[in-house]
Amino acid sequence: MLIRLADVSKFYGSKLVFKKLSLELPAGNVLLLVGANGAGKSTLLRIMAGLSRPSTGEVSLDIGPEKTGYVGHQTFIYAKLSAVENLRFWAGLHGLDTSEKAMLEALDRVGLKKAAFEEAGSFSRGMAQRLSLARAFMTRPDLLFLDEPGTGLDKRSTAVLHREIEGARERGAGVVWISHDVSGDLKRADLVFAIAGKGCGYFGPAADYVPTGAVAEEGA
Ligand SMILES: Nc1ncnc2c1ncn2[C@@H]1O[C@H](COP(=O)(O)OP(=O)(O)OP(=O)(O)O)[C@@H](O)[C@H]1O
Repeated sequence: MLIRLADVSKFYGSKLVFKKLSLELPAGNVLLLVGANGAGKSTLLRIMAGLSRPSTGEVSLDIGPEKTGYVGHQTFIYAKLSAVENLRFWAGLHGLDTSEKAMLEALDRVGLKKAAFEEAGSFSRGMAQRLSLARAFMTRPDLLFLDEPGTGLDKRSTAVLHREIEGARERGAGVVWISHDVSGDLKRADLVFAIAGKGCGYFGPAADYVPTGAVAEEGA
């Protein structure tokens, strides 16, 4: 198992988001995290990624936190640095090859080679998102957390994203993924965890998951 959650609950103040969620993710599996708007998907992902604490319950990782990667709504890109400089900074932090060739290869994989030397602050949302993805994938994490990484991506970049997710799975990494296109991405997942009614609505094989189609706001 890469990660294990046991009876994880989360309150914001006195507001309960979800209670007693338990799951396990084996290596080489892509898990789709689903639920209605406001069900707590991003909150759960942040707890799994160690960015937020559960109110009660346990999260255990079987790998070092440095072996995980996270792509969230904020891109954490340095606006004054070029795409190459952004990646080089990240690569340096992780002890990776910082040569220009390596940076250009990473940017080429997400279709950003032409913009390699432009200031990242001038990038469109989709370009910034692709730079974030290049950064997350370049460390080859064993466990990757993705919060709607496809938002703002064009068709070609979406294909790149799907290829990278598949590549991560093939090398035995785990992926926990909140997708904005659940019905389209079910076929790319091995497992589904659904948050429903502030609890677990489903946890099992993606092939057996029946989407509810519910988009109603949870609770409030
Ligand atoms: N930092 C916070 N402080 C207080 N309440 C929060 C905080 N973050 C999220 N919430 C609330 O917790 C609930 C769950 O939010 P979360 O973003 O995790 O849901 P989600 O399923 O990812 O939603 P969406 O599909 O809309 O992105 C929502 O009611 C949200 O308003």
